[in-house]
Amino acid sequence: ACSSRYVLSQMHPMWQEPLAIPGGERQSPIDISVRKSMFDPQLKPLVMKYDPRTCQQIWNNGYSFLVEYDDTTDKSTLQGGPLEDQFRLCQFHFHWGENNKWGAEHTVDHLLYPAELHLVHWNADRYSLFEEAVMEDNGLAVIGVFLKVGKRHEGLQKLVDALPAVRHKDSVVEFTRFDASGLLPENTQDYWTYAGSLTTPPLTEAVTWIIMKQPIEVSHDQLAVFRSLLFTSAEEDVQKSMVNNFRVQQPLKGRTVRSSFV
Ligand SMILES: NS(=O)(=O)c1ccc(S(=O)(=O)NCc2cccs2)s1
Ligand SMILES: [Zn+2]
Repeated sequence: ACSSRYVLSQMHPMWQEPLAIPGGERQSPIDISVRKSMFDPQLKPLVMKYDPRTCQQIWNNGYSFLVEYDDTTDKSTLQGGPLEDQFRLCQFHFHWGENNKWGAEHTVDHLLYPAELHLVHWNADRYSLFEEAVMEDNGLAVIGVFLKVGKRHEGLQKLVDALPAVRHKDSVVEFTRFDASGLLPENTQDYWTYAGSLTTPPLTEAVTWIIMKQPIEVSHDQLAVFRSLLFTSAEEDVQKSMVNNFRVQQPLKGRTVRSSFV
């Protein structure tokens, strides 16, 4: 599984933005200005091939909950779109708020969504480990999907039912045969893409972001279960609800956001 070693060593207390940000020229998240984005007809269709058999576990890392995949083979991959290489899915996680008014990291013309899904992939054509790729400009590709409150999401429910088992920081539970593509919107061909960074430590500027235009719908009750998770481990005497685990928006610094649609 990816990232676990990273997060344990790199995690800072919630929201304390580290002083020295690597480079600082291409930080994430950002506001996506629809009218300032550039349609790029050369962007190819995105190709996601996720094998549910590579799904392994859910882990509360004290920041979000991660559904981690076996990324030692090319069974769950992402290619196409703005990407030159083939990337392997290593984990997905979410960011959400204390209520349904805010919680996502990216915004679209400053529109706030209540949550955002991130599917994290690393460039397995050029690197042999996630930990290597996380330090390189073209090392990672993260698909962002906005969540809006509406009808119940049947594909999400298996995940929601498993969350009480990882209520506390550092808890892990086996979680298998989960089809991550079930969390993608029907339309995956309309997206924005830009060069950015991880939105938590190590904040490295290694991410090609691919943000889906179409949100997925989840129910109020499903989102409420996210908020029942805790930032704190079972041993700590003060328990803190895991909410508002999103980063503040970062300056665009002259970057162009491209769109795959007119
Ligand atoms: N939000 S994001 O997709 O830009 C990532 C930040 C850090 C990532 S990690 O895979 O290096 N660590 C695991 C995680 C830490 C926090 C949430 S997931 S992924
Ligand atoms: Zn994230």
